[in-house]
Amino acid sequence: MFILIKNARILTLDDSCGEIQNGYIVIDNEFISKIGAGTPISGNYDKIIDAAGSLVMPGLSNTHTHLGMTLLRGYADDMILKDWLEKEIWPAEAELTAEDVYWGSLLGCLEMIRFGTTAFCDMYFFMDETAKAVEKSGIRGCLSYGMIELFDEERGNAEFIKGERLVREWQGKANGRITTMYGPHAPNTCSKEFIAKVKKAAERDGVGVHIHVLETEDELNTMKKNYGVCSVHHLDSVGFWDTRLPGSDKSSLPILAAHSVWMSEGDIKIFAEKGVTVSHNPISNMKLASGIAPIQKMIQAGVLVTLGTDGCASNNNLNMFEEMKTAALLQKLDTKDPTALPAKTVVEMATKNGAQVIDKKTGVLKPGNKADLILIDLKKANAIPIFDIYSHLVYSASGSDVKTMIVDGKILMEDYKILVLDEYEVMKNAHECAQNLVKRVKDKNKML
Ligand SMILES: O=c1[nH]cnc2c1ncn2[C@@H]1O[C@H](CO)[C@@H](O)[C@H]1O
Ligand SMILES: [Zn+2]
Repeated sequence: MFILIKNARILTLDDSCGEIQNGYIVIDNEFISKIGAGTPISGNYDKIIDAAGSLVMPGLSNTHTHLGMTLLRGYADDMILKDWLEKEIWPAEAELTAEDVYWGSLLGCLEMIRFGTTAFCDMYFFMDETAKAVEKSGIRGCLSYGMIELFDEERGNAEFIKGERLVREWQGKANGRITTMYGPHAPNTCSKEFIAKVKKAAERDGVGVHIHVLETEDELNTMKKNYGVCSVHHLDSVGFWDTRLPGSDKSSLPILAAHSVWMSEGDIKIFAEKGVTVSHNPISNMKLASGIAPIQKMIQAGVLVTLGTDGCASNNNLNMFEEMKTAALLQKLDTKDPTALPAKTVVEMATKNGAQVIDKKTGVLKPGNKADLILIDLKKANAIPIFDIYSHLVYSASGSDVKTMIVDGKILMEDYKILVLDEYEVMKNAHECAQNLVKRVKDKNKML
């Protein structure tokens, strides 16, 4: 497809170009071939999108999700993380089927398209199903199988094989829209020996690693009690944060640390030195009362910080606009400094920073990059007036202002109409799967 977007206000996120008040973008198959001010010379376009009254910007990147969990939206609220996981979520997940994860993932993809998220990093089970959902929905996904070893070598071996198989079967599929990572669940659910083995496999296969780190104070205390050091230092002792291709620069293989709430100055220094990327999940951290991640300090220390929603059971949606606003407000309140985490920084976290761990050719609109972009409706009451576009995006815009989405040069939603999925079918099947799942869990509980 050869697409022209014209009459657009463009936020490129490219430092050398910035904002274009009235311009155009030419898309040639999956790539952006031209961006400029004014009107382009005519061409043989298959499709012309008139973007008058809209903002064109890179799509958002959600760097920490558990998409199959979308079916558990609102399943167990208002609990502390340990009880929430052990008493409610894990027993429900034990009843999940591949079909559940397929429809849950597709529902998640649908919601992300509606709310402007073009790419995400996921960690879950039945990942073939999530991969199929990504393939079908047209968005970009960096997938990992969540390996929960529980300090049991036999279980660890079986989990490792599943993690490895996902990487081998799906890396680079769907024209490169699907990439993979290894996903050891967390330092308090996987042994350091297991994580060291994962590091080696990631280096061998040339893929990154996605892991939960220091999400709760309970994790910090347990690690200190069991090993005398926190999770970051514990894994540093096996060189985990230094996972990279031999001879290449420190960020050659992304290590994606979700949450990273209970970080000390020393931990932050390790992340900065080793090039670890943080996925900040403020809403999940607030909802589970896990704590407030020291994002301002991490950014000042040079850590690459991205944004994620976490799963739908702890958020309870996949709306990155809510995540952006919450991230900004929470840092200001925590540091008692309203200049902390300004709007532009937050938009960068949700776009170009996230793109660094998913696909470096996305996240910024410029020729040669992939055409992953969204159109935001500015003909809305909440968009008048706009003095600063970053301020609008973080503090006033909402996910439902996203009207059009293009990923990999393909139009997934146009003028609020989803083109790639039968929206009604996805919602109906996901709803049925959720109802049946809850019924199975209830029946099982009765038998116990
Ligand atoms: O916030 C969280 N902290 C820890 N684990 C989580 C969180 N959200 C979801 N999971 C769990 O991580 C596994 C992924 O494969 C799943 O068991 C999921 O329920
Ligand atoms: Zn998580």
